[in-house]
Amino acid sequence: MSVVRCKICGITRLEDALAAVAAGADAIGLVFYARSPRSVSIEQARSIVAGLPPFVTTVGLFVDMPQAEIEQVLAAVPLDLLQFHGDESAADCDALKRPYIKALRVRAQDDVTALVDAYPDARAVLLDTFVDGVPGGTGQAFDWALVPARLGKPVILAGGLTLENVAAAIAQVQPYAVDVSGGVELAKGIKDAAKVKDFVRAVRTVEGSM
Ligand SMILES: O=C(O)c1ccccc1NCC(=O)[C@H](O)[C@H](O)COP(=O)(O)O
Repeated sequence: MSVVRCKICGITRLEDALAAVAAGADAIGLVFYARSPRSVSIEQARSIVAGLPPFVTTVGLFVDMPQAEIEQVLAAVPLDLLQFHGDESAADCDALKRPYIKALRVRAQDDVTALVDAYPDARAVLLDTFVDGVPGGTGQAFDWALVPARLGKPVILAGGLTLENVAAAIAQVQPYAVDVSGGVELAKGIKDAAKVKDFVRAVRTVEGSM
């Protein structure tokens, strides 16, 4: 079994980003969505990214943000990947000409393969829980049995992951990576360094046992 990567999402403070890196996280997520309690300003994001050591992937999250506004963020903040959480079409995502992840919120009635196939140029898909009116960061898990075994693209599993359930999630879905936000927080946007450390260790432990 290959290494399962780990992204800590919804970072709003440099100290939390550094705690994630120290714990062994591969990536951090910055939410550029004003209605989120985890939203960061361009200035905040710039100072977090500037404080990171090398070899940490920085991911910017957007929800139906106009292209010109995303370009403004990109001009100021060096992001490695974009993550689209809204109703962006493949053409919308491709228009930025940057590597991107498409977040797909899964419902029981969805054909997940068809959802994924609609984004042929996405570097990966992030499968998250569908909650009406909430584009992400719900803290709720979905039925992992809905994820087909082969999707032809790296799968990042998200939605309600915690120290307690992440090993089972990896065993069942065998994702490329896992993504967590609420499960490692003290309060929305404020990460708990001990929970982050334990979560990343749990991901690494399950890899080692398989
Ligand atoms: O975190 C938010 O508030 C948010 C708002 C709008 C779009 C995406 C958002 N977060 C995405 C994530 O943090 C994660 O990628 C994912 O949704 C998992 O979150 P959680 O269930 O809290 O672990």
